[in-house]
Amino acid sequence: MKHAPFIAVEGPIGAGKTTLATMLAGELQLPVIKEIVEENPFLDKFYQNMDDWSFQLEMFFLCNRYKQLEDTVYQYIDKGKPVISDYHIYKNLIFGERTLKGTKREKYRQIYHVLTDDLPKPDIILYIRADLDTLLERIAKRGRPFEEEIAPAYLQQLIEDYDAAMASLALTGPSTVIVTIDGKQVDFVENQEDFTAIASQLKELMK
Ligand SMILES: Nc1ncnc2c1ncn2[C@@H]1O[C@H](COP(=O)(O)OP(=O)(O)O)[C@@H](O)[C@H]1O
Ligand SMILES: Nc1nc2c(ncn2[C@H]2C[C@H](O)[C@@H](COP(=O)(O)O)O2)c(=O)[nH]1
Repeated sequence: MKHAPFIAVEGPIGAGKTTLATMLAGELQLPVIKEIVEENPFLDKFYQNMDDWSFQLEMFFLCNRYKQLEDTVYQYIDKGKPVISDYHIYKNLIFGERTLKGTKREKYRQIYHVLTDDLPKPDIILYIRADLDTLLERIAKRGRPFEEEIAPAYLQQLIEDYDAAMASLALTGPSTVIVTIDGKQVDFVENQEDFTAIASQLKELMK
């Protein structure tokens, strides 16, 4: 890779993005950018009534990620320093397309493109796939009270939306390397060899 890479870990809710990004940052001595979740004022309201709160929530995520990405560009990308993030800003579009309807969806789509089209996109995406039972188990293990409201059907739709989004990113951004990690076969938390294999593959890609 000619320049220092911008790496993103992606996957549906509870797949293990923050866990893997943190482990890899430790192993490869990289700065890590993490999603801010706990201070989000709309998430609990959203899970209680998605139709009422989706626009506020999606805009909040978009503005926060936009600011975080601007800071990441200034601190790392423009200075040629590699960095790993536990999300790709494209996830705003994945969620927005799922939770918004009608004119709000169209307006949100336009705002997303205005804000993000000229910003750098990750060079490497580590995409963690996991099935519904695994996600439900991990969300329960994490124990955030507001996530008890997450409907399995919503999660299943997101699993499918993520697969479609990664296929679309592979087509529209062929220079982005997408490494798919099959959460059924690979367990980077419980199995050290699995983690080492992912870390080694990433080191190779970063050369
Ligand atoms: N491979 C794994 N095996 C077992 N538990 C995991 C694994 N990956 C993540 N977890 C656990 O699942 C929960 C959700 O993981 P997290 O990294 O927060 O997911 P995400 O950032 O994708 O929402 C956490 O409690 C974490 O410790
Ligand atoms: N509607 C949206 N919800 C989002 C978005 N990004 C994250 N989330 C939710 C999902 C989880 O409850 C929580 C943390 O996400 P993780 O994937 O890190 O577990 O926030 C979004 O853009 N829209």
